Amino acid sequence: MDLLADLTTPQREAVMHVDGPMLVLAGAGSGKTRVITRRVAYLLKQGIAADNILALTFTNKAAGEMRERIEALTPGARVWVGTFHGFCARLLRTHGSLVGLDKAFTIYDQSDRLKTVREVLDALGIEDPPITPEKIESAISKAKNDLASPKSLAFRARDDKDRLVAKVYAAYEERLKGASAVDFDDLLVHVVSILKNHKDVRASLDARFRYVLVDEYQDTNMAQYAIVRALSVDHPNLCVTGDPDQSIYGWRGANLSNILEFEKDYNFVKVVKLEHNYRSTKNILSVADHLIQFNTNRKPKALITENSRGEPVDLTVYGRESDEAEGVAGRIQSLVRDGSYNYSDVAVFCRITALTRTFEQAFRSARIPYQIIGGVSFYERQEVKDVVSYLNLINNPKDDLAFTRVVNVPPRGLGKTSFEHLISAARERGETLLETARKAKSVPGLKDKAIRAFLDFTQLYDELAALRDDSVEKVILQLMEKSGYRQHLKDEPGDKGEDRLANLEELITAAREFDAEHAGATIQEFLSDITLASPIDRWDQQTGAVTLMTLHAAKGLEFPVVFIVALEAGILPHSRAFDNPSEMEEERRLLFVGITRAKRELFLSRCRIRSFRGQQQATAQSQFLTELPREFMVYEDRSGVVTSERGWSPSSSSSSGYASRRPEPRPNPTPSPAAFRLTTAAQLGGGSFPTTTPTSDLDAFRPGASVLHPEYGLGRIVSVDGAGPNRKGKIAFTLSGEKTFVLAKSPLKVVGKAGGRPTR
Ligand SMILES: Nc1ncnc2c1ncn2[C@@H]1O[C@H](COP(=O)(O)OP(=O)(O)OP(=O)(O)O)[C@@H](O)[C@H]1O
Ligand SMILES: [Mg+2]
Repeated sequence: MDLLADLTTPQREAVMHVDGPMLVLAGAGSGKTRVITRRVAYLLKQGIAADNILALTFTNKAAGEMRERIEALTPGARVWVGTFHGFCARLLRTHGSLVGLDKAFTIYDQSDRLKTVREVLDALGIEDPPITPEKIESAISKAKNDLASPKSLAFRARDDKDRLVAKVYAAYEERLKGASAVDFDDLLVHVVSILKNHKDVRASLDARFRYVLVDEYQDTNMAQYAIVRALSVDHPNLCVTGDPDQSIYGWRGANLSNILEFEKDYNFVKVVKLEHNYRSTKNILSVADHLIQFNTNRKPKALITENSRGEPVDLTVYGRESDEAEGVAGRIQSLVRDGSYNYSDVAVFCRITALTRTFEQAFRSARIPYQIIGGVSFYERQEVKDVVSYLNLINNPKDDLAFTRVVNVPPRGLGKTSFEHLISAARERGETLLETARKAKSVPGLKDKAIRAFLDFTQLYDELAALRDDSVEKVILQLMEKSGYRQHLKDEPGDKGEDRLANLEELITAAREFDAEHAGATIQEFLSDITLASPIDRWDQQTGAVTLMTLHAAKGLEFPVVFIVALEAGILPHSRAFDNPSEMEEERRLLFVGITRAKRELFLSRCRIRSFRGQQQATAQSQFLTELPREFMVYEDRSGVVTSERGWSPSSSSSSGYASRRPEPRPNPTPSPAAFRLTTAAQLGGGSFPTTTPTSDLDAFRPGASVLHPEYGLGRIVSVDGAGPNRKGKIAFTLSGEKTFVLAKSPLKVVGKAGGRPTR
């Protein structure tokens, strides 16, 4: 195949650039990933050894796809393609001893980290920490990504909370060291410190990975930056691609300046700009372009496409969240029924995973096949975690966390007290829990039954550890038998045990596939593979199912049809970002990423009423909706509520600049009788909100009554004060807090009586 035939001139220029640093700065869908893949193949064609090339991507999924494409372009080439974390895990297997790691180190995932933080708090005797363990955990993670040590954190601490984080951080590090474990961030941090402190190692890796390529460079953090930098000193043949408008991992420490300052970091940088988008229709791109221009902190960049104009972007407002989910399901069905698309052409994106549940329900009842990316990942399921913990302990006997997880699984009659005795003896003696368990007889306070249980467990452990060098599949099968875990699940009442066994079957299949692909591979490699797996890795676009995923997970992907749902203030933008302009810009970029995934059709939606913590609440629309250009869109309100909400009014849709709606077979646009209905302004006598309320209507404003405001949404009257035209009301809005109005001059409408619910 001609590697260059279907590339544009600037793309070709980037692919054919061999030596020296290069920055491919380009918009969404302009072929950045295509350039990276082709460039790897091109380098190989130039006679550069596969060994000398390192390609780093953001997910294993992306890495896998790239590997496949490289394999198709240049069969047989085994290039290092992977994520930063995967790359670092592999490096540490060879060089880990330089940072004091055992060969058989364990990688802690998110839940292991949190558990460790909790244990540390416990051990430090902190019962009621002023910040949650989750927040401490993420502060530690942030510190690591910024390459800050516990000491420097303590030094910088400004209040008690900071000091607590620093203290927990230090103890957390001790614990990981004792267990010969690393967390995800350590994978990067350890490699950074090896590259920094061992000049010979750095130089040899720099020479080995002579050609480094990084996709999605805009989302690299400090540690990742340092790694790439250190590998490109003697051989600065570094090619990075990125789009600052798609930087969406700031909350995880990604540093936009890595890409913005690339030209300052390296000499003689070749900069290639790709300005054409090959993915989306003109309408979709115009909407994306308008939106992103609201970000002030950006360099202007045009998005151009030769693609057709396509269908207008659709914006629909629904009543309740279930109406939205059903509406989306209905749309998907008509798109598929038309014969225009398959289910697998369609993706539904939302800001947070919690929102997927409603859509799952709607898809199930509409019999739409779907797959969910995110939520509880497969490897976090209890039974999978149990078996994996056994494997971790077999691989690394110092892994106290794994010991804790499995010593009483299945139940061996060990109580909390016995376990506490074991822990304090182990701490006192400076031993691992497994070592101390072997000497259970000498542990003060243990009853005979507990001693027996610990000794039985260590015997089981030795039997299992003896199998260490067998295939991973065999080890798993044996451990399930010998530990009695399989029987334990079989004995579980109901279907639960069977479901769990089915999950374990899936784990066994994964192990079998791993054994087949990696002859002679160790348990450790399998463990590192599955621990670093992200939910998206298990996703398969070819399964004939609709994909349901978060906006973050959608990065880099593309779909013919995209739905972005729940475009409401507090969801997207996330309420966390409200007070922070730079976070608001990141939220806008997140929507931009979502929009630019769509190739042919884009549907945006929101609902007016959403249940939140069990309560029905009125929503306010996402401010981003007001930033979208109407001439490329069609709008429909299916909620049955008429408001003058910032001009998104259905009655004026044709005259307010919207494109005209295409004729489309659609379900009855009026809400079903079961659908939630607010008392509409129309029912109250007007086609839309009046700007003032007639004095004669003021009686309706009583404390406790529900009111609707065109901008603030639904609220409840807290108190009223005064009389006649000066009468004031204090309203508590569900989403905007308390506000006071001179009632006669306000555009408020009473939608529910005092003491009643705002429903009818
Ligand atoms: N020269 C080209 N001719 C035709 N199609 C192209 C060309 N370049 C890229 N494409 C197609 O355009 C789409 C987008 O390309 P690609 O995914 O590489 O863009 P990207 O810049 O990496 O996008 P993102 O910013 O979303 O990661 C893909 O379907 C790709 O196959
Ligand atoms: Mg890409």
